[in-house]
Amino acid sequence: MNPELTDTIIKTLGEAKIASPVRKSENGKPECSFQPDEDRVLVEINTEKILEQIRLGIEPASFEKAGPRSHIFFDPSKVRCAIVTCGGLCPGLNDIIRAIVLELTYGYGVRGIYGIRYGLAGFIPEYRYDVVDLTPAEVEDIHGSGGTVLGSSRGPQDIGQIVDCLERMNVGILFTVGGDGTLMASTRICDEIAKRGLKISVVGIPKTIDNDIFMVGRSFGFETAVEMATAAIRTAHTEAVGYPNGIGLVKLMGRHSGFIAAHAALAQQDVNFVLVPEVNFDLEGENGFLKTLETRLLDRGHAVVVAAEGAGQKFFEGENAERDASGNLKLHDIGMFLKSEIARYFDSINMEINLKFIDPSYMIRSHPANSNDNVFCSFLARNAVHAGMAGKTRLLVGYWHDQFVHVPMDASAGKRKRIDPNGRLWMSVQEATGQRSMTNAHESCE
Ligand SMILES: Nc1ncnc2c1ncn2[C@@H]1O[C@H](COP(=O)(O)OP(=O)(O)O)[C@@H](O)[C@H]1O
Ligand SMILES: O=P(O)(O)OC[C@H]1O[C@](O)(COP(=O)(O)O)[C@@H](O)[C@@H]1O
Repeated sequence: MNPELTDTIIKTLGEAKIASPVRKSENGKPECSFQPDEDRVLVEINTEKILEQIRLGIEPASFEKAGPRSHIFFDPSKVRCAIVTCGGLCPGLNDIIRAIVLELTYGYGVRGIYGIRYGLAGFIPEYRYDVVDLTPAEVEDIHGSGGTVLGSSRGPQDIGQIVDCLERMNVGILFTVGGDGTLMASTRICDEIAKRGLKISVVGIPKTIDNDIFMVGRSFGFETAVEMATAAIRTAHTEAVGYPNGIGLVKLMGRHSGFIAAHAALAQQDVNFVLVPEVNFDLEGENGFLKTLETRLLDRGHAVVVAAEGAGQKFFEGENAERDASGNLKLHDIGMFLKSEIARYFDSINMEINLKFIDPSYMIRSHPANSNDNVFCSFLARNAVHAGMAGKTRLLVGYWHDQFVHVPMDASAGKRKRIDPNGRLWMSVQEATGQRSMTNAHESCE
C-alpha cells in the first residue's frame, strides 16, 4: 500500500490498524502474508438505524467511515475482481478504473482483475463482448482521457445471467461504477448472490455528473462539469453582449436535478435566468419567463439564460413520453423549445433580438476530469478497494460531511438528491440572477 496514502487515510479516518497483506519476498516481489480465516464473513452494510432514519426523513448523522481495515476477507493471491461502468459517461471514469487496478495490485497484491465491456451487457454471453485483463500497464495512461476504456451501456440485463457470469469467472469482488440505475441493478445482483449463498462482494462507486445521488454529498465529475459549463456560459455572455438585444441560451445536463446549472450560474455570475427541474416557472404572464426576459433586455440590452434539461417539462405534457433502454424518461428538448418560444414572443411584439443557443452537454460529459476530480476519484476508488477486500458488500463508497463513508446501497437506491427550492443554493441563485419574482411565485415541481 502506498505509505503516503496510508498515512493520509490514517489521519483522516483515525484508523488504528491497516491491513498489510503484502510483504516483499526475498526476490523483491510482493508475496501474500494473508491467512484466510474461516470465521470471517461478508459484511452487509445495511445498518438498520441508518435505514430507519432515512425512512423517517431524518438525515443520518454518520455512516461507517471508509478506509483500510485491519482484517481483510479475501485472499489477495486468489481473489478475482471485476469492474463494470454503466449508464451515461462522466468525467473521471478512467481515473476510477485506474485507481482500482493500482490499489488492488500494489496495495493488496491482487492479480486477476477483469474489465467488463459495455456495462452490464458485458456479462451476457449473447453479446460476445470479450473481458479485458486489467493490469497496471493496461491502465497506465487512461486517466488523461474522457469516457471509459471499458465502454458503457444502458438497457436491462438478466440479473441471473450476470451472477452466472460472476460465478463462471470466479469473481470475489465486483465494482459497479454507475448512477441510480446501476445502483438498483447492484442491489438486485446482491439479492441473487445472497440467494445462491455466494461469497461475492458488490461495491458501488456512485457516478453521475448531475450530482443527484441520494446520501452522496459529491459525485466525481461534477466539479469538472461545472467548470466546463461555466466556460459555456462565459461564451454565451460574450455573444449576448456582442449584439443588440443579445440573448445567450445555454442548455446543460440535469435530468432530475439542476445542480450543474445552479453551480455554474453562481460561478459565472452573468446569468439572468436559471431554469431547473425542481422549480416551476410560467412562460406567459407578467411574472412569466418571456415578459421578464423582455424587461431585462429593455433594461440592460442583453441576457443569459441557463436551462437544465429537465426544466419546464410540464410544457410538453400530453406529448409522447418515450423511454430510453434503461427505462429513463426521454426528455423533450427544453433548449430548442425555449429558442423557438423566445423567437415567437419577440416577433409577436415586433422587437428584434439576437439569440445564440449553445448546447455543450456531450462536450462536458465526455471531457477528462480536472485535477480536483482526479484526486477525488483516486480516494473513492481506493476506498472502494479497501471495502471490497475487507469483505464489505451492498454498499456505496460515498462522500458525506467531508468524509469518505460506506453508504448502504438500500439507503440510496430509488431516491434522488434535488435542489431544495427553499434552501441556500437556490436562494443564492435567485440573488445572483435577480430572477426571484419569476420563480418565487411558483411551487416546487415535486
Ligand atoms: N431497476 C433496475 N433493475 C435492474 N437493472 C436496472 C434497473 N434500473 C437500471 N438498471 C440497469 O442499470 C444500468 C444503468 O442504468 P442507467 O439508468 O442507464 O444509468 P445510471 O446507472 O447512470 O443511472 C442499465 O443497464 C440498466 O438497465
Ligand atoms: O444522452 P444519454 O446518454 O441518454 O444521457 C443523458 C443523461 O445523462 C445524464 O447526464 C446522466 O444520466 P445517468 O446518470 O442516468 O447516466 C442525464 O442528466 C441526462 O439526461
